[in-house]
Amino acid sequence: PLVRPFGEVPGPRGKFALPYIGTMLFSNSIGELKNFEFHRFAAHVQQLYGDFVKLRIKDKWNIFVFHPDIAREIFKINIKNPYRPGVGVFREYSKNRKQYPSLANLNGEEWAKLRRPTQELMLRPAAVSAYVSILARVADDFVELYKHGGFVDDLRQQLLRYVTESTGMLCFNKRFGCIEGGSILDIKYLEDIFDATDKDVRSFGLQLYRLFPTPLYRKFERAADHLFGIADVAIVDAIQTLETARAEGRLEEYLQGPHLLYALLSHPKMTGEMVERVLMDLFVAGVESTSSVLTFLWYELARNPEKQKILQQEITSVCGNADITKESLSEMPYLKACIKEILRLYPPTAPGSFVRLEKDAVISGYEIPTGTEILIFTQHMCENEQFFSHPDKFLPERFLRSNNPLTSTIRNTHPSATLPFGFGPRSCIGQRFAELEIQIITAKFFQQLDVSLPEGSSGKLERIFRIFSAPKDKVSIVIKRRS
Ligand code: HEM
Repeated sequence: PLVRPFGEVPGPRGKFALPYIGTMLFSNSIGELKNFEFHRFAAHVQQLYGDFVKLRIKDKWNIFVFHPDIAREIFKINIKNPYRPGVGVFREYSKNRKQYPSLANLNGEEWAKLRRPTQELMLRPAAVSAYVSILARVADDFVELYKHGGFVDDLRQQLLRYVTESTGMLCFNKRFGCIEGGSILDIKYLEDIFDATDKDVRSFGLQLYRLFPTPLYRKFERAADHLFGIADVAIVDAIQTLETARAEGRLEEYLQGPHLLYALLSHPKMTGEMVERVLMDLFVAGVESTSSVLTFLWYELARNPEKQKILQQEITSVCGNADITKESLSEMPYLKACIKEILRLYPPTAPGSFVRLEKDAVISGYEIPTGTEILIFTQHMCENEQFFSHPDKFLPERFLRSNNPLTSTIRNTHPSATLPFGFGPRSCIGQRFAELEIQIITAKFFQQLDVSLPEGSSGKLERIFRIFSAPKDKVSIVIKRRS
């Protein structure tokens, strides 16, 4: 087939394609720069130029992709060391504190050196499913708080406690007491880290903190110092435990349990400072994302009582009032479909995935040169009627493997249109853990309790588009014992 040159890829031309100012002029010309919102801007670009568009951002060429078939072509390109621009404020902090750089800020061999050993432990199903009973105990404590029902004013804040406590068990093998409150691990500092990181990413490279400690940097530094202080203590404790176990000939016992911390510390290719860094990366990356996804999920279950009922019937038929286990979770397809559907209805990363080409490639019939940066707008695909009928509705049935007539009319036919965890070698390292965390608390909670919305609330939630999308306003729910 005919391969067309890069110059022919549709997109703004002339002055609108100049380095640095081109996209700004273009954006002004379509009246989108006021309250600039990237997803609205992108929707405009798609309307004007179609599903495969070329744009200048700063001095680089970017390609915007809006169709899952083109996304599928891109997934097939072998990218060995996927490049990510990283987060400046993290980089500055690691430099000032003379720490090992974070996973998100590393590229090439340096990134692979930290990623490989961690991935072996984080993406192996058996390693993660060993956490089921640990997470089930954390979930029990959370459910206990609501066993008589009640009103939750700010659901995300409450779920953040469960997620922080669970992630604390993953990273530090320690219960911090976040659910009961009064923990030494202050959740406020995690929020400060997300907030500072988000503002930094939005500042389009204006990194004033490299010149002097700006308020944003100071906020980040205070929060990171607090969290690293906690990590330091946990790691010193773990080293001590391992040494004692080794001296007593019980080392194997520790390494067989679901103990990421011990396994990393004993890994021949990891140093203590690498372990500390990667655990902090997991901690910071895992909490914001998972708590927002859970909030969206429970809100939609409250808004769609008939779906909530189907889920509850599934949970009860699989395990009655008994504990949730690895085996029982494997028999809950509706629960998994609800999670997939929530990740479609509220795509966690806007706009979607990012690729920088390591070699020239042919995509969508055009020659695309090395170094081109490609943005795959899965958010737009997930919200597009062309790929999902009734895109604004919460319809978990789309993701069921079933032949019932409803499923076949709304079925998800485009697996590449929803990529909540990214794809390829740099996809989310915490995917399996996140899924397990969400499954366990949801199964445990709805096993015993019903949720509904307070009077007056309805409609799909509005989002703010941070690094991970989050509900724009507080989400409240009413909890009752299951009848
Ligand atoms: C539902 C919750 C979550 C979602 C939707 C999510 C999504 C993502 C996405 C889209 C990426 C970027 C992939 C890319 O750059 O192409 C990512 C990266 C990452 N995620 Fe997650 N994530 C979630 C939970 C977690 C959890 C629980 C952890 C840790 C326990 C975690 C740790 C990380 C780390 C460390 C990276 C960076 C990986 C690297 O650069 O090599 N995430 N995540």
